[in-house]
Amino acid sequence: MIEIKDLVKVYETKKGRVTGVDQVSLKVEKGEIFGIVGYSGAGKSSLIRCLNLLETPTSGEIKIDGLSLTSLGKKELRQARLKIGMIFQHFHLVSSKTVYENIAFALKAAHKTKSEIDARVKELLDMVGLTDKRDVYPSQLSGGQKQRVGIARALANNPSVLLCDEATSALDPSTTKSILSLLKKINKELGLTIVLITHEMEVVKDICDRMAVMQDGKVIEEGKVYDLFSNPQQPLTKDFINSILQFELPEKLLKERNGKIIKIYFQGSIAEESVISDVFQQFKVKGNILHGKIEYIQETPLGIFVMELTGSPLEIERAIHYITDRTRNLEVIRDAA
Ligand SMILES: Nc1ncnc2c1ncn2[C@@H]1O[C@H](COP(=O)(O)OP(=O)(O)OP(=O)(O)O)[C@@H](O)[C@H]1O
Repeated sequence: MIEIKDLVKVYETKKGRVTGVDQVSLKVEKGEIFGIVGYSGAGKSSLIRCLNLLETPTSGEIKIDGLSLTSLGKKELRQARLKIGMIFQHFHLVSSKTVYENIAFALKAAHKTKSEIDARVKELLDMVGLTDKRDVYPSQLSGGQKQRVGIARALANNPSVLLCDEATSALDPSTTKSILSLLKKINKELGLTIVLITHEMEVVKDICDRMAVMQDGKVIEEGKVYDLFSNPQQPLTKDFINSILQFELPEKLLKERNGKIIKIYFQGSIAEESVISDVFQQFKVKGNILHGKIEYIQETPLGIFVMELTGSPLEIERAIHYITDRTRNLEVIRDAA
């Protein structure tokens, strides 16, 4: 488990003090995949780099599996870091070393013998699907293959935590998918805790269990990915969710409508129920679907529909009450004109 308490990172620059991380407290459970999202400058990199003390926090505490990293001496910290793997957006492979040597490097740092290193590199290459690339140089690999080497190197010393710093941001969508499924696989098979930072909501939607949203160095919202997708509270979280669910309706379309426009979220099994057709049977309202889709967030459906309701104000109110009762999540986007 990772426990971050009141973490602050302030940079002293020529122009003054810049706060990268501002009083962040978070808990990441063992075996969880936790995503941190935010726009550029929100403090994601500062936070993740503080987790393995690549950046020294200005104040606050970081505990991993009960061990307080912020109170360790240099030697103990070096030892503790072996249990925290990290992968990077631009892979950070050594170009003059082969795939084997890049991975072996991490094992040498842990004082493993030659035969232990040979056996472990073989195992790792098998795990990331690169057995046939053992003796090639990074320049001969695709971006996805380079990241696989990065993952193998990060896992070399059997860490309990893997930190991913924009690990798929330099990759195309289909390579991103394959790297994300590899991360999911190792999370399941090894019970590895994964913390990833990204500006891509797609990544969070695909593999994270829980997430936090950062703005100006602070965590402004956190929770289960499904809950944040289906019921975001903060405007910035709504922005991120909208960017992926693409639910901005053209202003012109809204202007042309006279009825009441509502947005309904159908969560989990409700997405498969016939709420809308029940409404039309029970109330004297007409409905016009303006937009609709069902997203699957880690196999759980989330239906989102935007509808225009027309009819008498009383019947519309009754229909809205009914839908709210059944779905628990209805937003009036625009009242009747
Ligand atoms: N080494 C540094 N020296 C001075 N200021 C820094 C340093 N690193 C980050 N900052 C500042 O801290 C704030 C948070 O930056 P950080 O890189 O952590 O954000 P981010 O969300 O990761 O953004 P990006 O995705 O662009 O890296 C920004 O204002 C940034 O300018």
